[in-house]
Amino acid sequence: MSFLEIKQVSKTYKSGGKFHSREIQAVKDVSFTMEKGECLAIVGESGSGKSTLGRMVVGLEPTTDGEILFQGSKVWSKHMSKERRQALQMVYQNSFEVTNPKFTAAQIVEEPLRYFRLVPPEKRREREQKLLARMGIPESEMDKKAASFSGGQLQRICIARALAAAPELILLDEPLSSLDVSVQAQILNLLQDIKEEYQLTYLLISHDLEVVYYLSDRLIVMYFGKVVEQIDDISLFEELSHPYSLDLIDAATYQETDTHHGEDVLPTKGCIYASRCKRACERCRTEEPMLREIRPKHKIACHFGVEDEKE
Ligand SMILES: Nc1ncnc2c1ncn2[C@@H]1O[C@H](COP(=O)(O)OP(=O)(O)OP(=O)(O)O)[C@@H](O)[C@H]1O
Repeated sequence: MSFLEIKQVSKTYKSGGKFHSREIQAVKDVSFTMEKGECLAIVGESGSGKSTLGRMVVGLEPTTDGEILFQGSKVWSKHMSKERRQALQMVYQNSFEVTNPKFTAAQIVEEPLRYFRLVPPEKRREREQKLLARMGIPESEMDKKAASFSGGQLQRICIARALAAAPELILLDEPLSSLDVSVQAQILNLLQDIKEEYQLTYLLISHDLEVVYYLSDRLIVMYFGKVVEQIDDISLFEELSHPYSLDLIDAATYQETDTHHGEDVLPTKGCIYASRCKRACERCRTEEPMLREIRPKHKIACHFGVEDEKE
C-alpha cells in the first residue's frame, strides 16, 4: 500500500446551459503513487489540469472517474472525516485571498487548532507563538492583523496555519508565484527545512522549474490533462525528453535570458540555471546571482552549484 495512490483519475467539468452544455476534460486518466516523506512536483502550463488534480488529491472535489486513496482509503466523500481533513492541508499562491484580513496572525493559526481540537484552549496561544516563531513571525507581531503583513510574511503565516493541523501531506499550489524573487528564496528554504522537521510529504504544483528542482524528488509533466512524462529522480532532470517537457525547459531558460542584462545569452541546454550560471554569462561573474540565497539541493546538475562546492 502506497501513502497516496492516484488510480486512472479523470475529471470532467460541464459548463454552459441545458441546451448548450460543453464538457471540459481537465484531467485525463492520470495514475501515480507517492510515498511518505517525498516531494512530487506536477508541472505544466496554465490549464493543463494541475490544480484540478491537486484539489482532488486533498479531497476538495470528487473525481469523475478513477479513485484516489490516501493511506489505503478513499480521499473524497461527502462527509470527509476531520482526521482526513487534518491530514491533507494546502498552501496556495495568493495568501491574501485565503486569509481573513481582519484576523490577526495568531487567529489565523488558531483556526485549525480550534477546529481539529488539537491543543487544549489554554495551550493554544503558546502553540501559535511557537509555530509563528518557527516561520519567522516574532511574538510581537502575533496580534497584528493579516492586512498589515507583506505577501511573504502572510505566506509564512499560511504555512504556519497548515502546520498547525499537524498534516501528513501538504498541497503546495504555486506557493511562491506571487512573491518577489528574494522572498521566494527564503520561503523555499523554509519549506525545505520544515519538510524534514515535521516529516511532511509535499505535492508541489508549479510552473517554475527552478522551484521544482530545488524542492522536489520526483516530477510529473502534465499537458492537456494528461501525464506526458515522469522523472523518478529529479537529478535526472536533464533526461526529460518529451517535446513538451523540452519546451518547458526552454521557456524557463529563455525567459530568464530575455531579461538578462538585455543581452542574448545562450543558455547551456539542459541546465535550468544556465542563464544564472557563471559560465553562461561574463557579466554574471561579477554579480551576485539571485539564487545564491537558495541552498542547492542537487549540486551536480547546476553549474553554479558545482562551482560553489569547490570554493
Ligand atoms: N470549476 C471548474 N469548472 C469548469 N472548468 C474548470 C473548473 N476548474 C478548472 N476548469 C478547467 O479545467 C482545465 C484545467 O484547469 P486547472 O486550473 O486545473 O489547470 P492548471 O494547470 O492548474 O492551470 P493554472 O496554472 O492556470 O492554475 C482548464 O481548462 C480550466 O478552465
